[in-house]
Amino acid sequence: MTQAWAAPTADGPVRATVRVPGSKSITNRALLLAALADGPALLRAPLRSRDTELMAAALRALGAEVADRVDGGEDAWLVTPGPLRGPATVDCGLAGTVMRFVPPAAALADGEVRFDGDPRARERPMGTVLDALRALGAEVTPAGENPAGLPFVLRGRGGLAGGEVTIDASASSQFVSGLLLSGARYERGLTVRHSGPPVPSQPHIEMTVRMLRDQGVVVDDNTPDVWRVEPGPVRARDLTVEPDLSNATPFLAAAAVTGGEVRVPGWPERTTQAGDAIRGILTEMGCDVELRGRALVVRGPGALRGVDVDLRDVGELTPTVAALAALADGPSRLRGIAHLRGHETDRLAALAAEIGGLGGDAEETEDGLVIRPRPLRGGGWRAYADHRMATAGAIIGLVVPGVAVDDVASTGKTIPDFPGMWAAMLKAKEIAVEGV
Ligand SMILES: O=C(O)C1=C[C@@H](OP(=O)(O)O)[C@@H](O)[C@H](O)C1
Ligand SMILES: C=C(OP(=O)(O)O)C(=O)O
Repeated sequence: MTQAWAAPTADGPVRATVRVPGSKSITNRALLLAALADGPALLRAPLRSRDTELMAAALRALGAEVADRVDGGEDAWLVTPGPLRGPATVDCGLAGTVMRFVPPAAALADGEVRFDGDPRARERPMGTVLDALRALGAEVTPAGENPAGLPFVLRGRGGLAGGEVTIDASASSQFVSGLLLSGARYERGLTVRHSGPPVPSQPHIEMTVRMLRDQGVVVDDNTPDVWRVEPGPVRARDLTVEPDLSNATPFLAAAAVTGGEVRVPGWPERTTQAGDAIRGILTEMGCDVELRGRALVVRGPGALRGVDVDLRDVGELTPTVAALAALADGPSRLRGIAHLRGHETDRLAALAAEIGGLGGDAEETEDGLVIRPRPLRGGGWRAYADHRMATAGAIIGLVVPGVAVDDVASTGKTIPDFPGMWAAMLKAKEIAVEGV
């Protein structure tokens, strides 16, 4: 058992400029599309973290080349597609983007591809993807105890008929994104219909559609809950990855809870990243939020207000918003996020337990959390191998002395050196913190 991380307490208002690493969602889509494309492409400023290294490794295992490059002084990946082939083994880790995006591409490979991941990944919802691939002509066999999830074996025949499939994507938008990303390479293209309760994380599907179109794929998303991808080539395209706006939120929260000021440079004026919604949420909680040039500047108030907010589109932000809510001066209600029970951990149960463990009051509802602020005390904060649970503990630790996060290394899923960046932010007082 590694030692718990003593979350540092801020000795005053946090003032820092924090440069955050690239977007996980953009990096992993771009890597996959590059591997399916008609020529090599350069991916500049990619996120290099566990989730994206796992995606790169998966694509290499399937026959693509993903090589390190420096382009104009900037870190890059050069992706050279090759014929997709097995036998191959894909480790999904705990990455939803790997477990939901790679199998539809592996169905194009010639040969057997085995998929597995972390223990918790075996519990994450996956059956919808496997059933959809079977309906589209792929052979998928369970290889463990779970007939509807990891581990499993996909026997590729070098192509897939494709066509039309109806799925229930209410548990994850990634079911839709994963199928669409590979759909243009299926013989008949792909039509995905959703039938069931609302699909969460819609902006993530919009990101998928935008990135496909940017690579020359024809996508029709005019009918709600129906997406049509025409068969055809995926054009190779160089790309510079935007900073990860969801990963920026713990740093912005540091300004919010300490009455400080944090700037994140490189904030895109327009983006498909769901994390952009943090601007509205922080404003509602009483922060001063301003896009100044290409930097987002957040100034924290004397006291944070509670919020009533539907996070269905931006479930990723829940741990940050819950941490803020636990430190506000009035109650908050976070709604529309029942699907978070299938994330890295059951995030609703985890947040309720950990906030409660510090003396707070966070109650699970059918589709979210009600958080009533109470004075908090120091104590253990379990991360449950969830990067965003760990960063939520760090936020609370800024103003509650003695918070100890049991697995801060879990932040490596999407941030290469979170403890280092956090320490540098606290030391900074105006000095830039560079994410690696
Ligand atoms: O497609 C993506 O890049 C993601 C989609 C969302 O998943 P869900 O729809 O499962 O919430 C989001 O929470 C996840 O962090 C990343
Ligand atoms: C839900 C998340 O990740 P994943 O891509 O593994 O689903 C997340 O990063 O908040």
